[in-house]
Amino acid sequence: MNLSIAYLGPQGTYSEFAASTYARWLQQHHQTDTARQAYPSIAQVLRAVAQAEVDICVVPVENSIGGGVTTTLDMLWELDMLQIQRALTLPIEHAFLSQADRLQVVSTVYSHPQALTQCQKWLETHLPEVTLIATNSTTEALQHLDADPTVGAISSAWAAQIYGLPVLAHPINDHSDNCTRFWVLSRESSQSGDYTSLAFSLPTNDAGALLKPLQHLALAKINMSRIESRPTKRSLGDYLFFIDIEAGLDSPHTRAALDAMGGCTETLKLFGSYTLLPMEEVLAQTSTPKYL
Ligand SMILES: O=C(O)C(=O)Cc1ccccc1
Repeated sequence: MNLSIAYLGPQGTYSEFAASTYARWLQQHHQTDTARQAYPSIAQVLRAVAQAEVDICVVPVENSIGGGVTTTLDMLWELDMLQIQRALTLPIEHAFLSQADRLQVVSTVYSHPQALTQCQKWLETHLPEVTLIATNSTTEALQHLDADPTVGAISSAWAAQIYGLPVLAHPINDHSDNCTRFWVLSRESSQSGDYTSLAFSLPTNDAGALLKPLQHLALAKINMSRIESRPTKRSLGDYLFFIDIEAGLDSPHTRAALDAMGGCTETLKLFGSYTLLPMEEVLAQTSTPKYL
């Protein structure tokens, strides 16, 4: 069987590293061959799966410093048909790449907004005057770095190798324990696993409106491991709530709690149940760096 996997490109992104880690795990545990396909934005990666151009995708969803990857959450709600098959967490170390001979000559820095956030203090300390430019991925600007020594980019040491670019500083993330969680998504229904992710909108915006659906989880003694709000984009102050619970959809107990939740939400979307890929084991078996 040959499975096509979409990821955020171009070559050398953290998403590509996550996708290739997952591909290797599939080969080792399920003898499944894979073919990877890069797309220029997270939105296009997710659409490629929804429109059946590819079988699955691997996308970033949350970072320990920068929080939720908003495009992933917004698109998941919008597309309405993608299901989470697995989650994997990667430790991430950022590097500063440039052809400049010293930091003082750099005037512009490119990177993905998540990477700019994760290195905010380092940038304020070492490059306080620079213009920061957000890109679709940490590697989008790398091919242009050769031409201009006044520009730099935040990417991985792995990407520096791929593009043959000098690393001026590494690691530069503000917190050493910097991790990003990725989801493997497909169109296939996923009903079993240790975690379930879902999102809902509320029918009213009044006192206790959020408490009502959450109370059903508390009553069922189901632990919530994440909650995050995103604007509904209908009106200011109107939110969607994305939550992860530590329970699988294949349990009647979980189903009953979610059915009760459905009674006090406007729209409730289930994104599936899944387990975490055992990353210690997976990364130990590879020759690729533990830290990127
Ligand atoms: O741009 C990348 O390399 C990505 O894969 C997105 C991202 C950016 C920063 C941290 C983790 C993932």
